[in-house]
Amino acid sequence: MAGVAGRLARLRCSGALSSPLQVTRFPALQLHLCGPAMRASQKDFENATNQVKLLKKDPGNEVKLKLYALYKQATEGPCNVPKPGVLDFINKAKWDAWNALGSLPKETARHNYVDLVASLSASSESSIQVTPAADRKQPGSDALVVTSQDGITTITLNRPDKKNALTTQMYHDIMLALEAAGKDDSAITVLTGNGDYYCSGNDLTNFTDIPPGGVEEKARSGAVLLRDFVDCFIDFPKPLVAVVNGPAVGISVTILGLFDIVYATDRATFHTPFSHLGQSPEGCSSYTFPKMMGPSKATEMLVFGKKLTAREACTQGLVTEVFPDSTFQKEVWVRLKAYSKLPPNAMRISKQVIRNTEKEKLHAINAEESNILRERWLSDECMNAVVSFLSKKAKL
Ligand SMILES: CCCC/C=C/CC(=O)SCCNC(=O)CCNC(=O)[C@H](O)C(C)(C)COP(=O)(O)OP(=O)(O)OC[C@H]1O[C@@H](n2cnc3c(N)ncnc32)[C@H](O)[C@@H]1OP(=O)(O)O
Repeated sequence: MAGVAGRLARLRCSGALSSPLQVTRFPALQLHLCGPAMRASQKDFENATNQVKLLKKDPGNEVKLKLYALYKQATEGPCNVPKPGVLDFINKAKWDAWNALGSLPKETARHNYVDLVASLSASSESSIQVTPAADRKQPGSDALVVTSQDGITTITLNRPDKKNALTTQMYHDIMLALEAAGKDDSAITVLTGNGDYYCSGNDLTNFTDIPPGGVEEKARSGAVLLRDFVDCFIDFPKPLVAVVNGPAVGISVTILGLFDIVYATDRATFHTPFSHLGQSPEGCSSYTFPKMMGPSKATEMLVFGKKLTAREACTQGLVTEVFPDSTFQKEVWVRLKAYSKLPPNAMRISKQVIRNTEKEKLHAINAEESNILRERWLSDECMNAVVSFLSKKAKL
């Protein structure tokens, strides 16, 4: 664990790459008053440092770095600490942001910080005041878009620049969206992705947001989140369709075994590189994959990380039907619109007849997989893989 702890210390970020609250956890949080003439703007600055803790929406890494740099400049002046090593990438990103402010006067940095926080607070307020269509509670960030039309509720992963990698916030938002979709008046629910990827799986930067309880607490809460997330798919009461618009990785592949239909473009691939990442299968795939494709094909995917083409995945029973990429969207949506006109209660009851016999077993498997992963996340193998990816040394 010593090696892991050392790497985590480097990975650990007090704001630049983690939750909005952590913006406030930079070391020099206490302000030093600059004298009577500066009191008004100093007060604004103090208010702004408090306001930043209340932001409802994660402002993103770029903005967090700006906030960090302006805070340091405002409180300590120009960057005066040695440049961190290249592998200490998080502290280096923070150092770069601070150093980029050059000799910007403290007072200007303070004003810029106050302005930036004000603009973030305003956009955070306006995003929660929007009245959602069809009484739906909107997700907490733009990374998930939920729409309802023609009897279909569509949940779209919307982080195309990050290949729709799933942040912690997105897991929570997907759970809320599924809960609402399960109760709304649509007949069918669809999960899909925006951009060239369906989903690149768990966002590996989730691992850098270490809570005060340390890595053990992080692994524990991650396992609870994973179990709750997968439980929502096990329990989803009406037909659930994956419209796989591009490559799929990790948890976005494993949970496909819990969907009722999986339509894929011929550009899609299906990749579960758990051993490469020092991890183990989740999403009930340790049960659903061997059941659908036999233990040896499941082992090739889940243990050896074999990437399947859409056609191979269809042959193995993971995908229902593959469509040419050029006509994928059109063909799939025509099909789904026709299905959504079928009597919704009959569809729901038929799904439950098909799925309910396995529910209890699936919940037990999900709990077991989540527990095992909790241990894996604390392993050197896993931590090395995450560090390699985040330091841009490794890709799948
Ligand atoms: C609490 C529940 C936990 C459940 C656990 C689940 C387990 C899993 O899901 S394991 C799978 C984890 N996923 C990965 O390991 C994928 C990592 N990503 C890659 O290997 C590659 O990015 C790619 C093969 C998916 C795509 O490569 P490509 O060259 O086409 O694009 P990139 O330039 O690499 O990506 C663009 C952009 O997106 C960022 N990104 C992509 N995937 C992830 C990810 N999973 N986590 C974090 N960030 C990701 C990538 O870093 C790039 O960002 P920048 O533009 O800022 O460099």
